[in-house]
Amino acid sequence: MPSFDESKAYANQEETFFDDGREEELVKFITSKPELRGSPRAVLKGIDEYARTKKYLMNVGEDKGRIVVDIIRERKPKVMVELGGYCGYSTILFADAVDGQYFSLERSPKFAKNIKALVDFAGLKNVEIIVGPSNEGLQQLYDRGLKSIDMMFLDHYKPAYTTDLKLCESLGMINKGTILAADNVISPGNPPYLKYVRSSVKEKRMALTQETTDTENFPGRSAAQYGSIEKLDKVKGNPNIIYKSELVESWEPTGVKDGVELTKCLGVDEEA
Ligand SMILES: C[S@@+](CC[C@H](N)C(=O)[O-])C[C@H]1O[C@@H](n2cnc3c(N)ncnc32)[C@H](O)[C@@H]1O
Repeated sequence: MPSFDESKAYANQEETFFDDGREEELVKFITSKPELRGSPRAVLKGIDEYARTKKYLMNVGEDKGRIVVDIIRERKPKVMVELGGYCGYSTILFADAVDGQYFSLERSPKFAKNIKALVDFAGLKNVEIIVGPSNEGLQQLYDRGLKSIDMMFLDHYKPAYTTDLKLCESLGMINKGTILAADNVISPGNPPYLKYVRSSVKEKRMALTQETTDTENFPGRSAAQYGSIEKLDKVKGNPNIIYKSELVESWEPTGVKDGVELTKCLGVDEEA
């Protein structure tokens, strides 16, 4: 793994690190610079500048972002879904690389408004923002006709990574060739998700016979990060889906070690 370039480091995270007005301040900071209009790359540079020189932002950042962009360039998804859009950093970075439709699912209406402002300012036309909890957004996309997802970026409520993936599996949206990219699997970490995508079909069938809760044993404050512990649907998923999964180590934009878990669906075990 290349070493972290300290000159690019975001400001420290601190105790309160989002939803204190900084997101709206960011939108003003960017949209007051007419020279950035119409350029996704320039808008991203502007967001990075804000997070370095003013206040920390919980963006995927340049280093982990590059890992996902490289996969987009290689796999060329026609439909990509993101869970957790925040201010639109990952939305702008990835939608600009996707030659197709990009759906950004964001629970907070306030944050969704900011995503829209920055996506529009960057001039991107292939983005649709879906406001509400991710499980409802995924169901809505399915009901509207999206039966298969080519690529999905998971970067929202940490315990919901597993339940949302299982929901997509149950709806048949995960198919041979689907790629999942999950952020923050080292910092703060997501042991249940890693266990799930790294399990064999046999292990997943076995696990279905045991009772587990996806909000248990989460590192740090991550299960309560967005105010309260969310009630998650109990979805069985499809244990017969075969995954190949690997961790790509990298850095948070603050320089803290993190990684992206890249998972590819190889197909379904028809022996079930
Ligand atoms: C870490 S931030 C996403 C950062 C963004 N992907 C980026 O790199 O620019 C997580 C976002 O997920 C949203 N979120 C949390 N729980 C959610 C849920 N259940 N459904 C949809 N969005 C959720 C939060 O409001 C927050 O904006």
